[in-house]
Amino acid sequence: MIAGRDTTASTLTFATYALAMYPNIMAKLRAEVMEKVGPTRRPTYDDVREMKYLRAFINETLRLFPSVPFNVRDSVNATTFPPTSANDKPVYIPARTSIAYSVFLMHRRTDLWGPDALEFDPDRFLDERLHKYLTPNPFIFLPFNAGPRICLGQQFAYNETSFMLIKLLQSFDAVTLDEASQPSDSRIPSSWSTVPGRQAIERFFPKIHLTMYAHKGLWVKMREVNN
Ligand code: HEM
Repeated sequence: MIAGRDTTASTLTFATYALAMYPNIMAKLRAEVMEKVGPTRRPTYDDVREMKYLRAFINETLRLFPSVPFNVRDSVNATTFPPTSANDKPVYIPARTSIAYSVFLMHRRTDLWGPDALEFDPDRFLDERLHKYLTPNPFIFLPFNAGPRICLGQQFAYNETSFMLIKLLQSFDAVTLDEASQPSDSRIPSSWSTVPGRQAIERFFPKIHLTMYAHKGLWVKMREVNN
């Protein structure tokens, strides 16, 4: 059930987390939902296709919180990887070798995404940063992998995630983390507050088996809209 269920469930969990963490972004998303779909109508494929900010929000969620954070590929033939900086040498890869790589770390690299790589900002998929970083170097963004074994359900996943988020945003106008309710062994240790990077600001406990998930769930409160 990894392919079609855990990945999408985790992505929706991380998207809900982002709504709680970034109320201004949630307000912007709701405005797009109200403009394109309205307060109650069921969204269509055409609606989803036109909702650029929603797609950018989902991409930003998949960038910072990719539900498949690590992957492995095996070399068929011997090859070399180019050096990563001018002073390095190429890396020799023998034939029939497993090479593990981290999409999670790639998605957070400032040399690939710019100095604000650790910030949650959907606009990076819409403004000049898109043309500066992603368009010329599309393999920096691999939540669904790439090449012949790319995720078969990618479009389904975007539609499913979009549909769920639109219905959620039609029904609720505020999401807050409910840390008091969550199981005590899933609370963020206070020692995290001094660690560099996003670990210091994160309010949920990410864990990994094959996919990444919120340990013991994400605990939130939502305010229902009075339509
Ligand atoms: C946000 C949601 C999803 C994410 C992040 C995701 C991610 C991925 C990734 C990274 C792979 C490549 C694994 C590899 O390297 O071999 C993959 C493969 C696959 N995914 Fe998804 N996936 C998602 C949703 C779905 C859904 C909804 C379906 C089906 C309805 C699906 C079906 C598949 C299948 C069948 C493969 C295997 C493709 C192959 O090996 O040829 N995925 N997915």
